[in-house]
Amino acid sequence: MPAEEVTVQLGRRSYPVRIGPGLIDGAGAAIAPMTQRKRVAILTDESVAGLHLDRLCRSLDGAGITHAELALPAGEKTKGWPEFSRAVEWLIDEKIERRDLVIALGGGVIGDLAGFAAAVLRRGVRFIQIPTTLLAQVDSSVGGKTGINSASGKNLIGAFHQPTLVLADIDVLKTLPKRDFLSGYGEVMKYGLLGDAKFFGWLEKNGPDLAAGDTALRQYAVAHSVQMKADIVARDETEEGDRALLNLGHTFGHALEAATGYSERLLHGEGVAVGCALAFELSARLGLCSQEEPSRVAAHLAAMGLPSRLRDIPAELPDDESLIRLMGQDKKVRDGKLRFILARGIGKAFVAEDVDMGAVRQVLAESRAA
Ligand SMILES: NC(=O)c1ccc[n+]([C@@H]2O[C@H](COP(=O)([O-])OP(=O)(O)OC[C@H]3O[C@@H](n4cnc5c(N)ncnc54)[C@H](O)[C@@H]3O)[C@@H](O)[C@H]2O)c1
Ligand SMILES: O=C(O)C(=O)C[C@@H](O)[C@H](O)[C@H](O)COP(=O)(O)O
Ligand SMILES: [Zn+2]
Repeated sequence: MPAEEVTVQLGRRSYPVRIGPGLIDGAGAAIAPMTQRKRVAILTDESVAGLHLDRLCRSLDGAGITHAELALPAGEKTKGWPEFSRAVEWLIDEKIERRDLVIALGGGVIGDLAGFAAAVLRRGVRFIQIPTTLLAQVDSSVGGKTGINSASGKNLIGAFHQPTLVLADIDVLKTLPKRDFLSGYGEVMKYGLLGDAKFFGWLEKNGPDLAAGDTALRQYAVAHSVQMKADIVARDETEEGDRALLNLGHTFGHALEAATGYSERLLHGEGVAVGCALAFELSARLGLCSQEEPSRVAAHLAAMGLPSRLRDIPAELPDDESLIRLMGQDKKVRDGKLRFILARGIGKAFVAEDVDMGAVRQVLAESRAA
């Protein structure tokens, strides 16, 4: 199966996203023309290092590129100040210069942290994303949102810093645990819900085979998702308008992640899945769409084995007022007021102001009830 390429069109900062099998083996050849000094620093996590780092190092060796590697602990807790400052100090110790390259090899945690480290190191060095989870391939490696979490909320510390190249090697998804694959699927489904009803229908038909490992279906889903994200980012790089659509499900999802301590109790894509279901429930309650739409979303999530209600989260959650307080740190808040991504139907999302918080409370209460 040949690789595909999507370009994120941002003028002088445009970059290609390559999607296909075997791309890590070809990484050295792809990167060599981009470095004068032939020196890179690789940030990864301990699990990914054990599975895929050797292959990347061999490919870089073959292209005459010297490399240093740092593997951070796997998991969302790494995306905070302690591991971030460790990574930046390490890059400084390794004497990574302005014209060198930082490579993020891993999922969204490593991509977000390494991208932010590259953004601030010597006031900005270039970086390459080699995403190894479904979530990172379809979403976090593209678009330049980088950063870390604060105890008060997700991604509250960060910068927009676009990568120079993204290599999404579909083969690496074969080693991804099922739960992490499904978490990434939450973001894949989000694209259908926010702007492409036909793609959502395709997912309803093909989602189970995609999860079972069909490589051709996976490549199609990744390329389609990346193209949708690239189009939105090209229109609105820094989220003044349309880009907020990519936040469908995140006002709820991020609050739930903070409420569960950024832990294994709720992965990011699981929070997005519940958040999308809640956003559709809220849309129906506000009379924006019929009840059939949220029912269809919830049915698909259940068919895929993803959570859709608060009661599906295997953890005690704080009360509704605490969740609403956590939502108050959302980056879409304007003049102290929450904005939500709601929908007039599947594929018809929009940014909503002045949402009735009584309706939000009712939706949260219903989603908790057995
Ligand atoms: N910047 C953005 O636009 C953006 C978009 C979406 C999500 N995010 C962020 O991404 C993060 C979630 O990313 P994630 O789901 O990739 O989590 P992750 O990076 O924690 O990876 C999930 C798990 O999979 C393991 N793993 C990674 N690749 C593997 C592979 N090929 N085989 C086996 N195991 C592998 C990791 O070690 C980890 O344990 C969140 O912090 C979220 O906020 C950012
Ligand atoms: O790229 C975007 O824009 C997104 O909103 C994609 C989201 O899936 C992602 O989780 C993002 O990090 C959330 O952004 P935030 O600004 O709400 O932290
Ligand atoms: Zn997300």
